[in-house]
Amino acid sequence: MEKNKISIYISRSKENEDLPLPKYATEGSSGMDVVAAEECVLQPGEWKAVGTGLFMEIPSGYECQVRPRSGLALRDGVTVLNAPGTVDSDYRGEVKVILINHGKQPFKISRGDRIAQLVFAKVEKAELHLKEELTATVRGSGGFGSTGK
Ligand SMILES: O=c1ccn([C@H]2C[C@H](O)[C@@H](COP(=O)(O)OP(=O)(O)OP(=O)(O)O)O2)c(=O)[nH]1
Ligand SMILES: [Mg+2]
Repeated sequence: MEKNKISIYISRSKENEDLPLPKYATEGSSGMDVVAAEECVLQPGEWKAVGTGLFMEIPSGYECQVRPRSGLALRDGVTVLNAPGTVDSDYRGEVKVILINHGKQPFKISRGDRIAQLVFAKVEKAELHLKEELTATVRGSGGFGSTGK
């Protein structure tokens, strides 16, 4: 266990023991690249939840964000449909990556391909309090481009 690092317990089934575990590509990487545990082809416009073969035990107060890899997005138009995907700390099912092909060509995913990155992050919990009148601000209800281009 390293200092300044949270411990995440993971498990995987026997048939996926050959796959590399998610890892940081460089020392300064925010996300661990995660690989596909299955093979598939995404036709243009098609999306699919691609299995990673991984199950996680994330400490309470943390989450895992499933984020796209920019290389796939730029080169192939393939991204994470629900980015950033959320893996809750109490989820014990298989972590999946919902990939969509926005490109013009079919996109082949092979087992072991790095398809997304996992970013572990602290989560703040909030408590809601109903209130009749909210404080006034200069912005008020202006939004969605109200300040110009
Ligand atoms: O990219 C993702 C998003 C979600 N999940 C898993 C873990 C997460 O804890 C669970 C539920 O995800 P989310 O809350 O985003 O989906 P939901 O549609 O609200 O489903 P639920 O009603 O199960 O919470 O699905 C993934 O494996 N990958
Ligand atoms: Mg949910």
